[in-house]
Amino acid sequence: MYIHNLSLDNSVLNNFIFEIRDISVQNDKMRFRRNIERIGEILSYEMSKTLLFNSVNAKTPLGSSTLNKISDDIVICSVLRAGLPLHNGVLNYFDSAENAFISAYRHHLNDKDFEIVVEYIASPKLDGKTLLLVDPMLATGKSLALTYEALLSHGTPKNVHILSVIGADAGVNYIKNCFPENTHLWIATVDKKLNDKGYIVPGLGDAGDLAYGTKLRN
Ligand SMILES: O=P(O)(O)OC[C@H]1O[C@H](OP(=O)(O)OP(=O)(O)O)[C@H](O)[C@@H]1O
Ligand SMILES: O=c1cc[nH]c(=O)[nH]1
Ligand SMILES: [Mg+2]
Repeated sequence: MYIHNLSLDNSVLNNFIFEIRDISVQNDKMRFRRNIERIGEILSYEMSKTLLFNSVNAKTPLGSSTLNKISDDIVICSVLRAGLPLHNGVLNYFDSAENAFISAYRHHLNDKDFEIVVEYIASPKLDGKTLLLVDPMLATGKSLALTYEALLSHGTPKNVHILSVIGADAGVNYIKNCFPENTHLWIATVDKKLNDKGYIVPGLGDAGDLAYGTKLRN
């Protein structure tokens, strides 16, 4: 797996990461969703440099210009529900992409232990396409691993790019063995720790709750 940790270089991305983490800003839900969306746009831009391009001719009112346009067939698949604002950001840049949605939630067995339940998939055929798997939080890595496994029932993509916002070292290491070797991970930043409830530390808290409000525990 190729890992691209975008915060290793300073850029405006750092400002958006500050705002989604900091408790003085992150509780403004509209701003939180928009910041996740903006990060999706930045991840998309960086990822787009590795796509396939072919040469096309653009006719301007004054002449013509030969340039390269993306030729990959892109499917954006987000993991419900926290993946939705990130999905919007990615879709802002790949306007003609197909879209897929998959659900994954933590079913709690007791205070500490949980299993991931994947219940809902709405996806086009994936054979030969470039799959962008989109989820802002990569904690234990189990949601991403299980959603990818479930998506394979809809075909085998040519390439997989995972787009995420905050990861934990453990989750990044875990997913390395669950995806094809040529998979790329584009991630805004990676933290060192997970707590005993599987939350990223320092992380940001619960991305789904910050974007959409609290939900009853499953
Ligand atoms: O790497 P993992 O340990 O699997 O955790 C990451 C998952 O947790 C979050 O979803 P959550 O289960 O909170 O659901 P939600 O989007 O409904 O809040 C997040 O969006 C990931 O899907
Ligand atoms: O830290 C975490 C882990 C899982 N899901 C979140 O929203 N945050
Ligand atoms: Mg959540």
